[in-house]
Amino acid sequence: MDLKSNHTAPVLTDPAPINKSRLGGVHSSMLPYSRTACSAGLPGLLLTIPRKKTGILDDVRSSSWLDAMKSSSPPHKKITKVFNNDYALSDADVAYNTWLVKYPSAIASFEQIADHAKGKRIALFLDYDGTLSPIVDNPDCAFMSDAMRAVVKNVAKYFPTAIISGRSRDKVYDFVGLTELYYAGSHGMDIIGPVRQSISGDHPNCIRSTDEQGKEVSLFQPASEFLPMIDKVFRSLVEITNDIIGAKVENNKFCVSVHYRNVDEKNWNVVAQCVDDVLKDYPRLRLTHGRKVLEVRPVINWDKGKAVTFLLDSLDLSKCDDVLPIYVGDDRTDEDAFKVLRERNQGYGILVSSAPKESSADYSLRDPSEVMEFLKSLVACKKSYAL
Ligand SMILES: O=P(O)(O)OC[C@H]1O[C@H](O[C@H]2O[C@H](CO)[C@@H](O)[C@H](O)[C@H]2O)[C@H](O)[C@@H](O)[C@@H]1O
Repeated sequence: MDLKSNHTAPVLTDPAPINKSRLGGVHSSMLPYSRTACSAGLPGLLLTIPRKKTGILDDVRSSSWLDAMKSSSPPHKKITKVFNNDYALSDADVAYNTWLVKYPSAIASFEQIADHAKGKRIALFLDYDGTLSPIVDNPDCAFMSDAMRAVVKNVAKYFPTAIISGRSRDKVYDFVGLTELYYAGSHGMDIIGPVRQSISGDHPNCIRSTDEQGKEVSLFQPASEFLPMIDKVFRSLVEITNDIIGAKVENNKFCVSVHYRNVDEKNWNVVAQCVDDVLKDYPRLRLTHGRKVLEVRPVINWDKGKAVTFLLDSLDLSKCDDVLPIYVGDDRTDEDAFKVLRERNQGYGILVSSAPKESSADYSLRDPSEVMEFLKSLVACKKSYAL
């Protein structure tokens, strides 16, 4: 698809027919398909896609998909200047402050959190992009600051800590570079955790392995059979989006990200159309979206929430009343983890957002710098024996 030439393809000049005929209508890949066709042969991991037009697939493929793409990252904050050096609250500030009533700042509420954590064992789960590192235009340059690295290293001395990311596990490890953490890549579909006998028995895809330091670990890859398919889809997506200026396809091992952050907004529909065109041949893959990114992933019943449960099990922290899991994340995929904590009625979900968003989290933090402050407070509190 050549977007560089001065063509008049209807896809660019008039997005409406595309919305109606392909993305908004019942696309072949949206049609209900048989369980057999979707069966990944993984007991308990089959995800049933609803027959009705609801859920994640429709989220991206319905007529509102473009709106969803537009709203997938918070807008920049506007400050209204009044006169002299006085500033008034903008509408965005007012909306944010109202939202804070429902999702109080985890910093402002720290005493309350610490009170509840007293005598409990905290387990920390941290998302990477937008949580530990600021969102940047080039996904390959989403570096974590040395200051943040030092804080995460310190926090891991006191509490078991895991990174749960949509990135491939190797890539997120390269960014974080701390051996003292547990890592779950590909939205939890690639986990390295501690060895626990019963877990190996419970999960057929969990094997024992050794990490780079020679330490025995358990490796859990519930979507391993999708690897060749994901590779193929990655290559097709690279090819089909090759001429869309700014589009970037990232191989996250068990899932693929198609970034449109740097694509001219008038071409976002073309990006979605390309992804849709490729996916129609893959009924066992589904589409979700994050912050200016479309994410292709296997249809299995596994997500960041399941990864949290898995890691708590692996850490032998699952059936204890004295455990307080805290999950900090900024993205839609983190909502699965917030929901799990809510369902367990245990621990806290903390949403990182500088703009109001509906969430299953309990608290909020504005940005990675506030995440750093919160983590520092946890350590300070632990050191002073207040936790
Ligand atoms: O689960 P996460 O660790 O939050 O990963 C989610 C996606 O994060 C990355 O993309 C996002 O961050 C980029 C760098 O700041 C930004 O350019 C992009 O627009 C964001 O969507 C990562 O590149 C994706 O592969 C992850 O799925």
